[in-house]
Amino acid sequence: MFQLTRSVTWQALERLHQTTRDERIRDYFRADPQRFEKMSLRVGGLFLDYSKHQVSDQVLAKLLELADHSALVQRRAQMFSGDIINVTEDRPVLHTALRHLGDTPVFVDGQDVMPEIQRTREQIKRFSEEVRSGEWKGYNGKRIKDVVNIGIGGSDLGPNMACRALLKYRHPELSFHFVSNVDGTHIQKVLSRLDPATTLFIVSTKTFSTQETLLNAKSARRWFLDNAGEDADVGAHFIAASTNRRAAMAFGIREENVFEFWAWVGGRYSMWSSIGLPIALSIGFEGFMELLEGAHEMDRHFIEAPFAENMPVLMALIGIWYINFVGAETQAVVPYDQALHQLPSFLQQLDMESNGKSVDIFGHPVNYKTGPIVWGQTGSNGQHAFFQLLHQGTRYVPIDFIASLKPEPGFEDHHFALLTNMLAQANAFMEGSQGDNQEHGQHDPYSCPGNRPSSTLLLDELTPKNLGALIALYEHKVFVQGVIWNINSFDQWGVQLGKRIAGEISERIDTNASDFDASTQGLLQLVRDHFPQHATSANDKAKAKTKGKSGKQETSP
Ligand SMILES: O=P(O)(O)OC[C@H]1O[C@H](O)[C@H](O)[C@@H](O)[C@@H]1O
Repeated sequence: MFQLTRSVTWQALERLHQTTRDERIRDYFRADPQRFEKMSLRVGGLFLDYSKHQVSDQVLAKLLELADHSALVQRRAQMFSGDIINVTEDRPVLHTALRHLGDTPVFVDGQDVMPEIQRTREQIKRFSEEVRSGEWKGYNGKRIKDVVNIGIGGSDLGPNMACRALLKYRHPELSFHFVSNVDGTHIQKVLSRLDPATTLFIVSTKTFSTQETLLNAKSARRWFLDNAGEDADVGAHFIAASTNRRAAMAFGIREENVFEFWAWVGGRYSMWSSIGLPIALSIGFEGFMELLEGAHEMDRHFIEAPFAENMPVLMALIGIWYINFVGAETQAVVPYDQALHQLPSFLQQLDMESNGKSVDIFGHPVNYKTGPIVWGQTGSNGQHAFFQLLHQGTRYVPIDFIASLKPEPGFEDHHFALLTNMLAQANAFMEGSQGDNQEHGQHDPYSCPGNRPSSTLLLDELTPKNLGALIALYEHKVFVQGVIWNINSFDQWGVQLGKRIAGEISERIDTNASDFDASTQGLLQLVRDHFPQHATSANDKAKAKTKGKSGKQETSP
């Protein structure tokens, strides 16, 4: 059986790490004046500089060989053509079809899915135009002013991140709110500022079975009826984005207001589907289509460009170098753009839920590291928080710097400071510094070791199109790494386990749940005293279940 770590290329990379570990990135630049030109590339409105990495020409060539010898060409073709590559959930993975713009068909099980996608796009177009124009009226004839997206995970992070990133394109009379946490203070805080007559709720949930979202949606409906009157038209204020039409309708949403998508769209890859409805409402349908267009262009680039000039492939390979050979545990993402402040959270789910796996697609445990811990926050804030550790700490953390070039009119000086700070940091991480205090020698507390790697990703401007390309770039980076590691990047059984046990604990709060560990039992005892009413209803449910009446559905997002 093929073992990645026994392959000739893998072992050559291990040896290369031994022989190049003391090399300095700055010396690569001295030795090769063309390094920046050679190790940077443009795709549409995105420019990637990957020259400040501890990656010599030889290392890069070997990494490309790793990609050549992997199943990447085949798996990429399988993904785009709707083959079942999410093997544990027995599903194709076709978020790329959602942004497919040509006339060519995309088949799933022999059926072209493009007409359905097109129909849903039309539905999003009609609806977003009605709301934006004020034609859509609430129960007492007023236009919508506030949109509340209720969803969590992939049904929150994508539209939330994109709406904030594209805030400057927002409809001036609409405000957007995102409620995700099951902590009641989240929804309470949002609702306390709203008028039910002018508020639209989007219940975003692929499965329509996620506890947090259903609780929040029920509380929102209760709030709506309490404030608007029991007879007020719920259907004019609640719509859903879901694959589970029946459950959405049972909640009280009109059939024509359920915006469908499909099982083959993974939650964290769903912002291109109806889950992106808040984006279309905020920036308009044309803007939403530009977002899809940017992603589609990145898809084309990913399919067509040779690996050595392929942005997602290069980013993936450099990541693999650090994770598997240099020993980095984490990857920092630092957007120097306040509008992208939700990007690190979005990428955290995208990367960590996709590649947080330790078993390969054949069910064998892997003997190499997989997905990194992804974290970060905006610059320049991060400079004054965690950069100290990155400069002088004992960890080795590769960084993705991201920024857009075009300044906001009226704030050119701010933008200039922002960009120069970013360039200064990337340079300082690489060059380091010698302290002034000679008596401390090489290890004085004033000196920075440098040789810390980073990529710089520049967007010409933070437009819907460039944002689409940026997100698709990271999606494909994650995919390439998953293929090389031979793991399934599209399931999330760890999350499912947590969901299941949460259900079990709440159902058994009143019983002596003696099969839980002593710690959980002890803590449950403390919780129980505060929730006598839940204990009773959980007990009733448990009894009903033993009578075989509980129809709890096993679904996966
Ligand atoms: O959209 P839903 O079905 O409500 O699922 C919401 C989220 O649930 C879990 O956390 C999954 O791991 C996520 O991938 C998913 O996005």
